[in-house]
Amino acid sequence: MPINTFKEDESTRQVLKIHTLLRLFAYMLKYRKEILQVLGLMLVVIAVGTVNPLLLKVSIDDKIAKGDVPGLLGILLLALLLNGISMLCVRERILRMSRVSNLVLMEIRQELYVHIQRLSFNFFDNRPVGKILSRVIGDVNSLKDILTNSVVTLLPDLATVVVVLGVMLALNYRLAVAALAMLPFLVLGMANVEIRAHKKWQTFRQKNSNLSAFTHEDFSGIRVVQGYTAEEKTSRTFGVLQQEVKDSFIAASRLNDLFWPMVEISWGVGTILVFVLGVGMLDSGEVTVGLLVAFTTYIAMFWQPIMNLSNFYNQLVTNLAGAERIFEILDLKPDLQDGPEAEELPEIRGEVEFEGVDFSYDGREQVLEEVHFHVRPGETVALVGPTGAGKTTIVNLIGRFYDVDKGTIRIDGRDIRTVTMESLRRQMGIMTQDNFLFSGTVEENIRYGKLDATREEVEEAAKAVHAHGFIQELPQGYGTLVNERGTGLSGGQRQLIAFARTMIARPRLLVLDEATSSIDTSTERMVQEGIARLLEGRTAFVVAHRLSTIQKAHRILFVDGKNILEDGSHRELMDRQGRYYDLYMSQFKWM
Ligand SMILES: Nc1ncnc2c1ncn2[C@@H]1O[C@H](COP(=O)(O)OP(=O)(O)OP(=O)(O)O)[C@@H](O)[C@H]1O
Repeated sequence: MPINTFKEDESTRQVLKIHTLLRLFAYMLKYRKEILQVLGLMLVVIAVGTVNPLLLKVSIDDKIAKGDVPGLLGILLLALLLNGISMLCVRERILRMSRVSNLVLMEIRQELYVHIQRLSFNFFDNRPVGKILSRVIGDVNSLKDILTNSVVTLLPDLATVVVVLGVMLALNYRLAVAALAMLPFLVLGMANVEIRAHKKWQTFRQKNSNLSAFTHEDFSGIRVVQGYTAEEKTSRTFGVLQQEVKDSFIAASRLNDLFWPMVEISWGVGTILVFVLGVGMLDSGEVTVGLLVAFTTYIAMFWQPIMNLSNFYNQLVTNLAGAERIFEILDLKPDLQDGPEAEELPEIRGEVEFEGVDFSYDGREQVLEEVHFHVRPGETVALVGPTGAGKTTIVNLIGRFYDVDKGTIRIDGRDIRTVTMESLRRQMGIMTQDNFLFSGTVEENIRYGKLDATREEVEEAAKAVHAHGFIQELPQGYGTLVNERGTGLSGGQRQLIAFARTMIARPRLLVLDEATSSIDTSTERMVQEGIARLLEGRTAFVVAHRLSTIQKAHRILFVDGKNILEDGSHRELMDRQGRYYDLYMSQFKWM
C-alpha cells in the first residue's frame, strides 16, 4: 500500500454487506444464553402490549356498555398488574442487553488490538497511527447500537409485527389490508435510500479517520509545532478536516433523514384508510365501536415496530462502514509469519552472517544489494556510513522485522526464516534512537525488559549501566512517574533507563541505534559506560555515531551504495585511507 497520510482517504475494500453483518452477529452467538433471556423478557413485554387493546375492547363493549363496574375494576387491576410486570421486564432487558453488547465490543476490540500488534512493520510504515486508533476506538464504538438493537429491536419488533398482523387479520382482514396498504412502497423507498447512503457513510468514516490521524500527528509533534509557531497553520488544517467531516456527515445523513417521513406518511395513510373504511363498516354493523378503537391501537402497535425497524436499518446503513473497516484489518495477514516448520531458536551464541542479501522496502527501490558479512560471537560491530545508506535497515533485517528479497541471514548457522520470530526476538535487545518510555514509573519501564523481574534485579540492571545513581536522586526514585515522551528526564537519562531495560533482558544479541543527540559531558560519560557494559560478552551491532563507540568496536562496517564498502577495525580502516578515513577526518577530528 502506498504511504497514506491524513490528506488522503483510505481506500476501503468492497465486500457484500450481508457478509459483514453475519460476521458481526456471529460474535453474539457466544452469548446466546443471555440473548435468549433478553428475548424471553421481551416476549412478556410484547404479550402485555398485545393484550392491552383487547382489554380496552372488552372494557368498552362488555363492561362500560353494560354498566358492569366491578367487572371494569377487575380489568383495570389486571391491566395494572400486567403492565407493572412488563415494566420490570423492560428494565431487566436493558441491563442484560447492555452487558452483552459491551462484552461483544470488548471482544472485537481486543481481537483487533492483538491482531494489529502482530502485524509487520510494513503495516505501520504506511499508515498514520491516528488512523489505526480511529479503527480501534471509533469504528468499534460505532457498532454498539447495531449490536444492541439487533437483539432489542430486530427480533422482538419483527415478532411484534407478525403477531399484531395476525391479530389484525383475525379481527378484520379488510381493515388490516387497508392499514398496510403503503408497506410495499415503504420497503422500495428504503432500499433505494440505503444503496445511495452506504457509500456516503463510508466517506464519513474515512474523513473521521483523517481528522484523527492529523490530531494524533499534531499533538505528537507539538514541540515542533510550537517551536515553529505553526499553531495557526495547524489550526487551519484542523478546521478544514473538521469541515470535511461535517460535510460528509450532512451529505450522508440527509439521505437517512428520508427514513422518518417515509414511515410516518405510510403510517398516516394507513390510519386514514382504516377510519374511512371502518366508519362505513360501523353503519353496516360489520364492526363495533370497541373493535374500531382497538384496531386503531393495533395500527400504532404495528407501525411503531416498523418505525423501530427502519431506525435499526438506518443505524445499519450508518455504521456498517465501521464494521467493514474493522474486518478489513482483521483479515490482513502479517507479511511475516512463522513457517509451518519453524523451530525454537536455541540460546544464541552470537554468530551472524549475511549472505548475498538484497532488500527493498517497496519492491522497486533497492536499499541493499548483495550484502555479505560474517560476525563472530561476542564481536561489537559498528555500522557507519552516510545518512540513508542502509545501516538501520541492516539491523532491522537481523531482527526479521522485514524479510530479505534475496539471500540469507543466519544466526549461529540457522536461516532466521526457519526459527520462530518469538524465539529470535526474545533473545535480542533492540534499542532504537527514540528510547521510547511508556507512561508509568521508572521501575516499570525497566521491568519491561523482563516482566517478572524483582526489584533487586531492576536495581542491579540499573547499577550495571550506571543509571542507579541518577534514578535515586529523582523525586520518587524508582517510583518516579514518567510518560511516553519521558517528560521530566533529560535525553541522556532516558537513554540510561532504556539501557537498564535492555540490560535486564540479558539479550544474547544486541542491536543499538545510537542516539545522535548531544548530552552534557557527565551524562555522556555515564552513557558511554552504560553502552560499554551493555556490549560486554555479547554480539552487538551498533549504528554508531559516537567516536568512542566506533573506536572501541571490534569491527567497523562502512555502509554505502547499497553495500558494505569497507570492513575492518578502526586502525585497519584508517590505514586503508578509504571512505571511512574520509568520513572520520571530516566528521570526527574535532570531537
Ligand atoms: N520504512 C521504510 N519504507 C521505505 N523506505 C525506507 C524505510 N525506511 C528506510 N527507507 C529508505 O531506505 C534507505 C536506507 O534507510 P536507513 O534508515 O537504513 O538508513 P541509515 O543508514 O540508517 O540512515 P541514518 O543514518 O540517517 O539513520 C533510505 O533511502 C530510506 O529512505
